[in-house]
Amino acid sequence: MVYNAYISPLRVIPGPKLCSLSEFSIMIRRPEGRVFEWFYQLHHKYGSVVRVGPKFILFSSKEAVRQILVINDLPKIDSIAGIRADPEIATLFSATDRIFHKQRKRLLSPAFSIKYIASLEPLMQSCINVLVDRIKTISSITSKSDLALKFNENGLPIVNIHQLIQATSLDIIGETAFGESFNLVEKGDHPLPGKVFQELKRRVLYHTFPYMRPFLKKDSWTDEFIQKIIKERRNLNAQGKTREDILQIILDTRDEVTNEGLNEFEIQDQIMEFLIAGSDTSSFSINMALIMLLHHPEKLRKLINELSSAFPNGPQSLNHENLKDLKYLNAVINEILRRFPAAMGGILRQTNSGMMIDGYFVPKDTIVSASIYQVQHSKEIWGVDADEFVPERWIDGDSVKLKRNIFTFGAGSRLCIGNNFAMMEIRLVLASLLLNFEFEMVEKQDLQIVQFITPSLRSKKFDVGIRVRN
Ligand code: HEM
Repeated sequence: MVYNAYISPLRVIPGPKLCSLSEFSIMIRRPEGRVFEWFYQLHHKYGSVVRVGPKFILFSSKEAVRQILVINDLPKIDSIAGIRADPEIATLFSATDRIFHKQRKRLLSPAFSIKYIASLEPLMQSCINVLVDRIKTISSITSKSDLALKFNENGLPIVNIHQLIQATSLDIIGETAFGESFNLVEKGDHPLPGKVFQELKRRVLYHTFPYMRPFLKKDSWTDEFIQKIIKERRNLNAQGKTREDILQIILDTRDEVTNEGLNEFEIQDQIMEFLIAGSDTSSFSINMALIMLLHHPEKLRKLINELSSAFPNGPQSLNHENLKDLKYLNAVINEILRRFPAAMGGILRQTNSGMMIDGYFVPKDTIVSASIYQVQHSKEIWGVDADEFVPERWIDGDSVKLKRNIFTFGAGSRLCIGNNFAMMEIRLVLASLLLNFEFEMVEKQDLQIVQFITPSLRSKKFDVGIRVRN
């Protein structure tokens, strides 16, 4: 403690005094899911470099963020091993070893190439069609005798669109990665999301509080669920049949050099990782887009005009090939990704040698956080309206240049492998919803964001009045 507070080279970095002694201040804020908000306040108070733990520093200048993520391409923090299914066995997301990570990424990349992702469009569309049908069924109910439904002052049924979008993202990952939709939108009661959340929580507690380990028994439900899907696919393959999806690519993939594939445990673990990394992140972006558009009706109108002109034959003719180059749609999505990055609290790395970052000497094995939210809201970079929702900046400005200051999908060798997948999903879901339905805001809702690994609304709710668009 004395070393950390008075001798360590980090002692000269500004920050609350208590933070130089322990990470207690972070730990007590974790259960609320609002650590990121405290980090923002600290940057505001202490500037672009802040010490938040004895060996934990936040950096928010764009140069430091680029240095951490791209130029030095620093490794992930050692303690990430604690959230693996087996701390000894790494996955793509949790790998700390550079060579292992490179090999695994090379192995999985074919499942995420632009060409391959494009072939998943019919599978994504089938899940989105279920969503549209479900909302149409709800919106056709006009009788107030349906006690399960509430209606707004214009008589429109109110739906929790947040929950439906989250369910759709999970169904999409199920359909594309696992080979079968979980039918959450239709049924709403599949045990998988709850079991996955429970397992994640178990891993975090197991890692953070070693004395609780005897009480933190693993529930084998998710393992058995995924094993069953793999077994069924292998049986199908044995009959000479195959299915075009990510699971098939993961089963078939072979390392170019060693010709080895993944073993059963690795396949299972990797599929689980895609489920976690790929569902709440995309659905959060779609939800935030809807929330922002409903708060800015003139921008919503602009987007609907663009979509209606691009698809004069209505929503049935929607396709990604024609969607992907729509200027205003992309501007809206870019602006959402800028304003609401999934890694709200920053992207963590660990120094692998002593180095200078933003004018400070940072010793080996220090946790350094790239505060991407601050870069993406910097008034110097984005202007006085940095905190506003202004899709137009992506049309009026040089969007290629602006994108250099966006780190929502990470950067460097750890860039999100699912970014093309996510972009296609966000475009398709958003465009389908807007072309099929009209939404009316319900006033006075709790729209506070929380982050427990992935971000979401604290209330898990965004209620809207809904009507089919004519
Ligand atoms: C809007 C949606 C998404 C956002 C904002 C997002 C964000 C990110 C970020 C910031 C990272 C880097 C984390 C780090 O460097 O520590 C990352 C990595 C990753 N993401 Fe995504 N993600 C999204 C969607 C997806 C989807 C759809 C999938 C898979 C289907 C996915 C799978 C992964 C994986 C496997 C990694 C680890 C890559 C590596 O370490 O090489 N993500 N994501």
